[in-house]
Amino acid sequence: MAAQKLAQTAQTALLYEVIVWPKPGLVDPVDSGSHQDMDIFTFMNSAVSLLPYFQAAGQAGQTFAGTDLWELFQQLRQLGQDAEQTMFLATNQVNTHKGAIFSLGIAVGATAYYCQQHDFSVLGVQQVVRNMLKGLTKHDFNEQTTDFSQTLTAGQKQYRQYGMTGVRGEAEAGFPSVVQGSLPFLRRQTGYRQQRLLNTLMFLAAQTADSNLIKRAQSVAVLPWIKQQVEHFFALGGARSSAGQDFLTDLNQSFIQRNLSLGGCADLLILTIYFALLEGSL
Ligand SMILES: CC(C)(COP(=O)(O)OP(=O)(O)OC[C@H]1O[C@@H](n2cnc3c(N)ncnc32)[C@H](O)[C@@H]1O)[C@@H](O)C(=O)NCCC(=O)NCCS
Ligand SMILES: Nc1ncnc2c1ncn2[C@@H]1O[C@H](COP(=O)(O)OP(=O)(O)OP(=O)(O)O)[C@@H](O)[C@H]1O
Repeated sequence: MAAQKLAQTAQTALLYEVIVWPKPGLVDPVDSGSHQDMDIFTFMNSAVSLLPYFQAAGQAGQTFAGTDLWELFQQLRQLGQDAEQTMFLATNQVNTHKGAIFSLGIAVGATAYYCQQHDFSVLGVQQVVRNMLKGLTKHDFNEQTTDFSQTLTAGQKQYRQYGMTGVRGEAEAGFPSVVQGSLPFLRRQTGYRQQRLLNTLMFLAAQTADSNLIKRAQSVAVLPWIKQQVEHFFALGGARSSAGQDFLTDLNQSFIQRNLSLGGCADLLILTIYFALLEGSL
């Protein structure tokens, strides 16, 4: 599949995700959730700035001719680090899409590589991601090579404290929360796209050890709590019911009061949208 088409699909996924409302704690068109330093316009600036990055990630995958896919990942990671700078320039130094740059860049690169020889298939792309990222968590969390005198990121801290592998573990496993989880879930949803995507976000919230949520809650006890909230939401009928909509509006307020957010789940929703658009199920 052409790099241009993959890049446009990735960018569309960023824009679809941010327009979904009401998302607990996250930026949406109505409020900035628990993020005072950004709003929907910041996200639009960020999404617009990232198109050349996704094109470059697609081109890297489309032209990669080596045998060791770890080398392709090294290329993608360098492009991703440059894209982070592009994002910070576009957003006045606010982190809007750091996790999405990483996860979606990998997905675009892997899709383009897979489509050198095959028609698009989500499971085929997942296998490429797994082959490409073998050993990623071991590599990144290596005690010998990590400089612990530097400030640690939330992901690094949580690995040391709880052994949780966060976005790296999810990526290395080929994004199973999406490919075996939220994507099949989204395919089964009915109703407006807003409702289907809100339900999918909440599905992800119950499944994910989101390092952004844990960091802000300062405790892993937030994970069983959010799972209960999700169960309650679906028991009320989910986003297609007015009780479910009211529940989400209240949950957004309680997220804002506690300064909680679901940044990692938002990224996984973006990835779900990307695959759904490519396979034509959204
Ligand atoms: C791996 C990335 C995302 C950086 O991770 P970092 O440790 O800085 O952040 P952290 O782990 O706290 O999370 C980053 C983001 O991932 C997303 N996220 C959180 N949890 C999850 C999850 N379970 N699944 C998917 N995404 C998640 C969120 O958006 C979060 O903000 C990426 O930015 C990167 O590779 N940066 C360069 C780092 C680098 O070069 N390392 C070299 C080491 S040798
Ligand atoms: N609508 C949204 N879509 C995607 N991500 C969102 C949205 N709203 C908020 N975020 C996420 O919130 C995160 C920023 O939250 P926060 O300021 O807590 O993180 P940070 O300290 O900059 O970095 P880290 O995520 O590494 O902890 C970003 O990763 C951003 O992805």
